[in-house]
Amino acid sequence: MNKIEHIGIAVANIEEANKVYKSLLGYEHYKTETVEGEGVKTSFFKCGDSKIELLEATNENSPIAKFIEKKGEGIHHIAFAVTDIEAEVKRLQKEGFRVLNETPKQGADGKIVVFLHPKSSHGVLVELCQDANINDK
Ligand SMILES: CC[C@@H](C(=O)O)C(=O)SCCNC(=O)CCNC(=O)[C@H](O)C(C)(C)COP(=O)(O)OP(=O)(O)OC[C@H]1O[C@@H](n2cnc3c(N)ncnc32)[C@H](O)[C@@H]1OP(=O)(O)O
Ligand SMILES: [Co+2]
Repeated sequence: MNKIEHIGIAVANIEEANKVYKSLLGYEHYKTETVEGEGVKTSFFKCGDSKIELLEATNENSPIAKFIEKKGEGIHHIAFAVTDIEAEVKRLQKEGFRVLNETPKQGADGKIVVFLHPKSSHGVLVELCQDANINDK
């Protein structure tokens, strides 16, 4: 794992959360992006070499809608940057982690992503991220 790529925060209203995180960080978000496959609208703030990803549900079956219903708003996942996502998946499976999608799927902000079940990492949903263009080779 190279670094924390982003921290995902589940929010009920992304416009309201944008205002709060702009006040907190002292600057504007740099993009919004909807990823329909995940049922989320995202907003990204840079934070040093890492990012904050705000996530609002786009439908009632979204993992974000379910999370907020059960636990309320708050930290939803930690995403780690990796160079070779398929090798990391194999390594983590050997280590006993429960991989939720063996085949990387389209994420936001130019990434492909894999998730690990929170029950295999002490209650924390883990996301692995690789730059999508690396796969174009
Ligand atoms: C924008 C794209 C991408 C990016 O590029 O950054 C994203 O970040 S997308 C983010 C949204 N997508 C995902 O979260 C995909 C991965 N998540 C899942 O597959 C599911 O949400 C899940 C983790 C498998 C849970 O789904 P499910 O089992 O259907 O939900 P339950 O509500 O029944 O939960 C079971 C169990 O797990 C606990 N839980 C659920 N989510 C989390 C979480 N984020 N962090 C910690 N714990 C979580 C939940 O509380 C239940 O626990 P118990 O009640 O103790 O059984
Ligand atoms: Co994420």
